[in-house]
Amino acid sequence: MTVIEIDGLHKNYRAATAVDGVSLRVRKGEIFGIAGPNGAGKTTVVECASGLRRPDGGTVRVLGLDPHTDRRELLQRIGTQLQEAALPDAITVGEALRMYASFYDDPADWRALMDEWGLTSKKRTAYGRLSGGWKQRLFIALALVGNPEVVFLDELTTSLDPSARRMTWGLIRAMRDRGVTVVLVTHFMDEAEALCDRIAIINRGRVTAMGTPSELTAKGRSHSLEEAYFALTAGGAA
Ligand SMILES: Nc1ncnc2c1ncn2[C@@H]1O[C@H](COP(=O)(O)OP(=O)(O)OP(=O)(O)O)[C@@H](O)[C@H]1O
Repeated sequence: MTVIEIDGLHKNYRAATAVDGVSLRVRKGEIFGIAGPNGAGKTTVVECASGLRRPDGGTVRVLGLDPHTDRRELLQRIGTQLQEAALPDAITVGEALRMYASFYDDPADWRALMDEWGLTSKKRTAYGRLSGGWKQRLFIALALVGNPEVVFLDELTTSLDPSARRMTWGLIRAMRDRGVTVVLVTHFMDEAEALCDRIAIINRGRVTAMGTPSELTAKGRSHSLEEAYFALTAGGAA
């Protein structure tokens, strides 16, 4: 079953084209990676799919809904990762989870979620005092507090040390194992290889390749996904 259908998506910022005809399908229950150089248009695609930006052309359907016109309904059914600055430093982990749960018509039990994601020992800790790994753990729990069917994660592990990254990979797999469809924007090919069922490589606003890690490796005539990535993006930033 397809949960995200994007056809011919275009998005311009003033005179500059950020997304230039992206089409892709994400299937229910997969971890779908989006990779590509800085400025390639990855975040813009995710923002159009999650209703944060209005496309200039093309069609986007998420869970059969138009992210722009059906935004209210869609927001009840998707989870998006917060940016670092979205929470005040003084809010505690427990307060943040309780507050975000209140935004949804049918939220998860936030206390159970806190327990499940190992956050109970941090319940009274202020957000500003959490290490990067704990912040990411909280962001994942907050993305799940509305019981979403689809979760969008944009460079979730970029600022993490290697062990916190590995821990976060485990959390992302656990999310998928609960039946949640995950869209993961990443710059790390080891991460894409380890986690993603399929990956779209975007360069200069276009999909240049799409497939499983092994299909992309073969397409790039390479021995690793990282080498294939360089071959398929010609190594250049957009
Ligand atoms: N709000 C904005 N106003 C003007 N230009 C923007 C805006 N947001 C993004 N852009 C431009 O659109 C293009 C695509 O940006 P986008 O953030 O989608 O790329 P990205 O692939 O996610 O990049 P990165 O890997 O660096 O996060 C870039 O050239 C960027 O400078």
